[in-house]
Parts: sequence; C-alpha cells; structure tokens
Amino acid sequence: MANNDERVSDGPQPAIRADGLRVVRGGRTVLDGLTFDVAPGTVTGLLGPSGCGKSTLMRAIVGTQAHVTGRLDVLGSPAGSPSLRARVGYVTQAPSVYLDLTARQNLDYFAAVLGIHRRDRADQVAQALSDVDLTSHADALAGNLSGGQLGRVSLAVALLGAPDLLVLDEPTVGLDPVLRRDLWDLFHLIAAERGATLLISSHVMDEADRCQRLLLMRSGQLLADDTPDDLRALTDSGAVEDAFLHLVDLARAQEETPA
Ligand SMILES: Nc1ncnc2c1ncn2[C@@H]1O[C@H](COP(=O)(O)OP(=O)(O)OP(=O)(O)O)[C@@H](O)[C@H]1O
Repeated sequence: MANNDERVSDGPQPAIRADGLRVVRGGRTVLDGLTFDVAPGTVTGLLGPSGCGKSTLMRAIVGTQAHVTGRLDVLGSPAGSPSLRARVGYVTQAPSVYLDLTARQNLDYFAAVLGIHRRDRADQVAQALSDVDLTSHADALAGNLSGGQLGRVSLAVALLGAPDLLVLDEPTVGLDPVLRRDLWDLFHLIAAERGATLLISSHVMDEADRCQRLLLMRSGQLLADDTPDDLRALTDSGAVEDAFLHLVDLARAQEETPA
C-alpha cells in the first residue's frame, strides 16, 4: 500500500487511518476512495444502510479483505500485518463459535490459538466471560445458548488478550433493548478503562447516539465523519437518522447535477 503522509496529525496517532481506500469485489467497486481517521480510545459507530460496504470496510481493517488499494494503517502498521493479530479483536455478524463445546471451552480454545500462556488462560477466560455477563452460562454447550448469548460468546472471544482495537460487525442486531443497552455500556467501559478503540457497525440509526463519533456510509462512500451532536447541528436535524437522510438527499442532488 502506498504511504502518504499528507495529513499532519497534531494529536495522538490514529487507531485507524484510511486514505483513498478502495475495494473491488466481483468486479464492482464496493469501497470508493474512503479517507478518514479513527481516534484512539473512542467508540466510533460505522453506520449506513444494508449493502453500503460496512462489513467490507471492517474486513479490510482486520486484514481479511482481498483487492484493497490505497492506504490503510491500523495501530500504526499496515492493515493485516502479522504484528496486529493479537492487538485487534474482530466479531463477525455470524457467531463463529463451536456449537459442540461449552462457552468456556470455546474461549479456552481461542485463548490457546492466540498464544495466551496456559498459566494465564483460566483467569483471562473467566474475565472475558464475566465482561459479557455469561459466567452463569460458562459451562453450557454453545449449541444450547440463545442467539444473543452466542453473540456474547463471540464478543468474549474478541476480548481475550485485551486487544487495543475491537472491530464489531453489528454486535447488537436482534438483541432485546436491555441487552443492547448493557452491551453499549460494556463497549464504553472497555474504551474508558482499557483505552481500547472500538469500531462498531450498525444499520440502526438510533444506536448512533451511543457513539462518540460516527462514520456515515452510503454506496461505498463516506457521507460524514463527525460527532452525533455536530452532525445534527450541521444538518439542522433533530435525530441522526434525519441528518443521514438529509446528507443522502444532498449527495443524490449532486449526482444528478450535470458536470
Ligand atoms: N463476494 C462478493 N462479490 C461481489 N460483491 C460483493 C461480494 N460480497 C459483497 N458484495 C457487495 O459489496 C457491497 C458491500 O457489502 P457489505 O457486506 O460490505 O455491506 P454491509 O454494509 O456490511 O451490508 P449489511 O449491513 O447488509 O451487512 C454490497 O453491495 C454487496 O452486494
């Protein structure tokens, strides 16, 4: 990837820096020249309608997406660098756990894969289970857990080893309001107590106000990179959803204006 230091940062090094990021899938440009920074220690929401490219961007950030061009640095190294493996936690939309193992056995297995020393493993597994409030179900077979509980096992896996960056693809989809609120509280706790950076995708705009910053996407492009308050003020809107719709209308009008 090209290195290009045109933007001079006067703050701490961004947790994620994208510059002219482009991804082509199946011959289609699905990310079209994204440029943005994610500040360290923040909870940033990645919002946009289904199919706009959120998962593709997350895959690029964690280094599992092919055909990525432009610049994409994560925690100071090019995305996908081997040194980032233990520093980045990633939860996909589909829970990736073994259904024939218990929650604890799943975590123990992934802790071993991550290289967490045998002597520290039991403590770290217990901590991760407690973080996601699953201690009481630790020894239940994953196959017998509810969808929401399974999602929390995946999240616990991502928390193992205390990663500096957590990339969570729609972690609250399908959860009841109480669980959603508890998870968002947990995300903010992780950022505040550990200084970790969280990038969390959602297509539900009412989750926007739970984020410190927002990346709003549409059709592979970035519509806005702002705080929820500034976004509302900028577009004179009462809700982030209205601000998003306002920006979509503006983008459409620009597309329709003859050059
Ligand atoms: N293997 C593929 N080949 C070609 N196009 C693909 C492929 N996978 C995804 N796409 C397209 O890339 C675009 C972005 O998909 P992506 O999964 O990143 O969107 P998303 O915003 O995460 O959607 P959702 O919220 O529904 O998960 C979509 O238009 C999708 O159809």
